[in-house]
Amino acid sequence: MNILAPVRRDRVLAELPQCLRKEAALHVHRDFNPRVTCACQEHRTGTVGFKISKVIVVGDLSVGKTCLINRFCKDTFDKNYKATIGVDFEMERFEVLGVPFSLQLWDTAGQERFKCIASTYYRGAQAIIIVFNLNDVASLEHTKQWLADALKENDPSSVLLFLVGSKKDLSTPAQYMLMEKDALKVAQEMKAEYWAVSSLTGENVREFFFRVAALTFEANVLAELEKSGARRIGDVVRINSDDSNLYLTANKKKPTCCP
Ligand SMILES: Nc1nc2c(ncn2[C@@H]2O[C@H](COP(=O)(O)OP(=O)(O)OP(=O)(O)O)[C@@H](O)[C@H]2O)c(=O)[nH]1
Ligand SMILES: [Mg+2]
Repeated sequence: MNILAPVRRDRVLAELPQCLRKEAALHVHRDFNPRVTCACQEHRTGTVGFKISKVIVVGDLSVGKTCLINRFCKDTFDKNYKATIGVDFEMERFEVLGVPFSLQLWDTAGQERFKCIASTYYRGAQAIIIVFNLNDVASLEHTKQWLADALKENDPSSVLLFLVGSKKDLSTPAQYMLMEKDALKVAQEMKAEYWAVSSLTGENVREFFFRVAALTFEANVLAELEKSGARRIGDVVRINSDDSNLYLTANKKKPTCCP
């Protein structure tokens, strides 16, 4: 029984979504890593299509974490503030290069009194989204602490980081430019990819989550390829007592596009 909802047509990614600013991007390649494209074409993505990748969203109270997730997952916006108590999560299913891929988006509480509950859910994240309010410089300053706390529970070498400025609709272009300068600096220090969004207007929200899905997918496939080492992912080991060689790989075809 498939307990997961089918992939929506508007969650299909055939190309790599581009970064917002080249100065603070996880990478600036135009296309998916060729090894990843090739593995997808040859159905050699191992367990990636069955796995659910955990993404945690952290940041000060009221910066707009819940609104950001709700804009993307439900296409709704609530102008009234309702604090998240502890944590909440949403599932999003994508299809990337023909492979099903699921993200579990964990919306955590920014309020100090709920922080200890929320932090128990940080573990096992493949991506960390640190949100700040583009109109509140203190919330940008606090992002380093949010990152440090989240990294205590995760492997800094394998987790993908995103620094997201929220409520872009509330700043004038001049105010925005000033804030962006500081935010790009922080993102570079953190080795995070920078984004600026508005959940009220929807500006960049879809682009941002598509980029998170694409880069998390790419990292997952590369990790699978790495793990498989010499043995090719997707090959079936067949054991047949009649064969003199007990270990035969089912797919003997030479790769068509891999180097
Ligand atoms: N104008 C504007 N307001 C926003 C935007 N995003 C969120 N808000 C408002 O900011 C307030 C807080 O938003 P939430 O999404 O609940 O904030 P949060 O970060 O989840 O807060 P906690 O759960 O307490 O950590 C609400 O009143 C939202 O309507 C935005 O893009 N533009
Ligand atoms: Mg919230």
